[in-house]
Amino acid sequence: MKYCGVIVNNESIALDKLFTYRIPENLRGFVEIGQHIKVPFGKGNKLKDAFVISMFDECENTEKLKEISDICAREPVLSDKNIRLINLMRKRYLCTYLEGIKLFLPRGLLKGKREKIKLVLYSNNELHGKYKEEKYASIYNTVKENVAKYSRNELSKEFDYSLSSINTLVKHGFLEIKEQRVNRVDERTFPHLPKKNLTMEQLIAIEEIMTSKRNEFLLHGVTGSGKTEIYMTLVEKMLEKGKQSIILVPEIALTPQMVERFKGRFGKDITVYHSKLSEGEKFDEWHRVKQGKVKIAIGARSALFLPFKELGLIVVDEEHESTYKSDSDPKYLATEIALIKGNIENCKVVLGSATPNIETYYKFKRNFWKIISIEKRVDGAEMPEIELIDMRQELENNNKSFLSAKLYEEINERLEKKEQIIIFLNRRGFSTFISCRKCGYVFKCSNCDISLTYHQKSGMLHCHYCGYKESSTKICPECGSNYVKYFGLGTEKIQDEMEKLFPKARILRMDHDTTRNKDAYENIYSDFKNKKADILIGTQMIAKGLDFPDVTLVGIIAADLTLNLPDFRSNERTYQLITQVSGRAGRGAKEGKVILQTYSPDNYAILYALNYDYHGFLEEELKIRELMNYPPFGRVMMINIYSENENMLIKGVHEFSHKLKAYYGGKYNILGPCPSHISKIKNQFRWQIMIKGNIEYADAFKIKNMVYDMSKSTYNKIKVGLDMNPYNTL
Ligand SMILES: Nc1ncnc2c1ncn2[C@@H]1O[C@H](COP(=O)(O)OP(=O)(O)OP(=O)(O)O)[C@@H](O)[C@H]1O
Ligand SMILES: [Zn+2]
Ligand SMILES: [Zn+2]
Repeated sequence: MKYCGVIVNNESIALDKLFTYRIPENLRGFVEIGQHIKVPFGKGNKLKDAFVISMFDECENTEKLKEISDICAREPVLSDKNIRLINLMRKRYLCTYLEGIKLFLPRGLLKGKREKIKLVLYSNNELHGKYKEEKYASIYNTVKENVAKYSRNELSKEFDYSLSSINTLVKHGFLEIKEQRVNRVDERTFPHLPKKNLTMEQLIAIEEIMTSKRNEFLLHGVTGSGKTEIYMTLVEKMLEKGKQSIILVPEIALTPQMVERFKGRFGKDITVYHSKLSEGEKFDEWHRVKQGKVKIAIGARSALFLPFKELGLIVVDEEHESTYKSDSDPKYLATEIALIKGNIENCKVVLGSATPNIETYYKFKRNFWKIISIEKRVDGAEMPEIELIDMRQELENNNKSFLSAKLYEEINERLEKKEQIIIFLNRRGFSTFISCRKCGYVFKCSNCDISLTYHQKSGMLHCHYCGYKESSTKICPECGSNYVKYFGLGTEKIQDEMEKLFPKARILRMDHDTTRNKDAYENIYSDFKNKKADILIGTQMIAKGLDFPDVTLVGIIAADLTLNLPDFRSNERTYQLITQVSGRAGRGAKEGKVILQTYSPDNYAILYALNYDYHGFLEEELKIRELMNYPPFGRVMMINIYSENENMLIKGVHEFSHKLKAYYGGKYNILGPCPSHISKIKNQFRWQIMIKGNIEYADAFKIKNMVYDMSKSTYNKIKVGLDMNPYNTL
């Protein structure tokens, strides 16, 4: 082929298109789709990294075309299938090509040693990138036989050699210093875990997945139903076929447990891929996968993009978790990508959860895809009883503590019996909604049925969906009391208080503050697992997936905090959270119990959760979603608009919204503009516009261009961001 279309490594939106280059004679036959190459770009013809996306023999206006300069490595870094997926993402999530490409490549690939670029036919297959090399020493005996090999560190540690004596040894040929490439890979091993005898339900699920012609499965199994054992057997079956598997976990806090189970069962050839890895480690792991040395990947959503060649299985564990939605561009949803990838790569996709995402469940029903239900825990363990405590009543009884009398009593009882306890605090609710502590009344917007947010700056209550405002008050409009308060209670404070209340208890805490350190998750996990603590206090991190057989009591401090976030998913989140946290109790031989403290004991999400009634909740929630035209019945597109200049922003955003409404107001429901829930971040003021309806991709694309044109017309003084199907509307 004589020409190729390339994407240049440049972030600018204006460059989000294919540029055509001529392939010089001496490189013909060597260029391939998906290769990492160098091209001269712009006025100065500076060499830039680029990626080959298409190739062709016919082309118009060829006189002006520049030639590509070099191929960085013969082996393509992107496959055809990757490029197909990137194209789909560009349409679905309104991202640029480059943003899509970067998902598939470790950052280190574009870094590392820059060899002098010259026009050569690379015969080597080595990929460009940030490798790590370390000096090591080979030791020879008097007849020049190699007897041992040491790294520099080992050498000085073992023999206490000084630098000059090392040099002397080198001179006489007893020691040779060479550079060797090393892998920054965590090769830790774990004690072997034998296979379990599978239950009938597990066997049926596996059979169904392996024999079905279809690729997509929703595994709806109650907490503690042994879903992981199903995943492991599926992985094993894939290994037998010579295929690889990706296991996604929603939260880094869950990786130690997953890794322990998988490495314990399958040994090596596993990569653990998540955000806490350094750039170099990521590059090495990616490289290991690329070379076909890895059979199983366990990791965060980014693990979806690892370059496996024969992918057999993708598991998305706890598929309902909002962490599967990316919060930076492309703002993709990993469960969605998993399903699309399953289609492109023809591999099995298993979405597992005790509380499937409403949209996922609806999608499976609508498409007649397979939903596999497991309604019983393994070994006949019972679901723990959930006891609801009305915290308004506690206040009546003059208990001002965050612990109800009942929870206090239950904790003491478990401590005496030497059983373990989990205390869960809903961090996401740690915000600024307003409610009455006497009657539980929550201030809501009359147009949207979404709780109002207190804006400190204006002193007003805002609806950040439609822009409605009212002045704040200290008097409750429902009961007339003056107990109106906004919430705020952190895990640290809870730990302090609990240490005072239960001075003999050993207490651990897992939250953002205690897990800054890379190994912290693992340490806290194994300390609690090995019963080095009695109580584990935590946030969302400990809410799902964790399997501690000796936990018999779970206390939920304020179940309803998520209810009050201005988000149409808040009831769903509450239902899921309660079910998931409750699911941590009674997983072993001993019966479990849950104390659920709330100010909204009548809320339907809470009531359905009390009875583990997923289907009841689903039905009720779908009715509301349909009525309000929220997903899965319509799409939501969020336009976020920011600027340091507030006046300019307000003016710009209103002008833009007028234009938008003139074009699309008849077709879609356009809400706003209004200030974002968090109205200023890092000196940027933030506004938003929400579009609801059956938004067509073609329209979304046009709207995207309108939005970027608007930004361009202000010389980027107004910045914009787009989010299809937003999970975070703050
Ligand atoms: N067939 C089996 N026989 C005995 N024990 C089993 C079997 N399958 C699973 N288990 C054990 O049951 C416990 C719960 O399993 P697992 O953690 O996989 O549940 P889960 O369905 O993923 O729950 P959650 O939704 O809460 O994450 C684990 O300790 C697991 O080792
Ligand atoms: Zn009140
Ligand atoms: Zn509103």
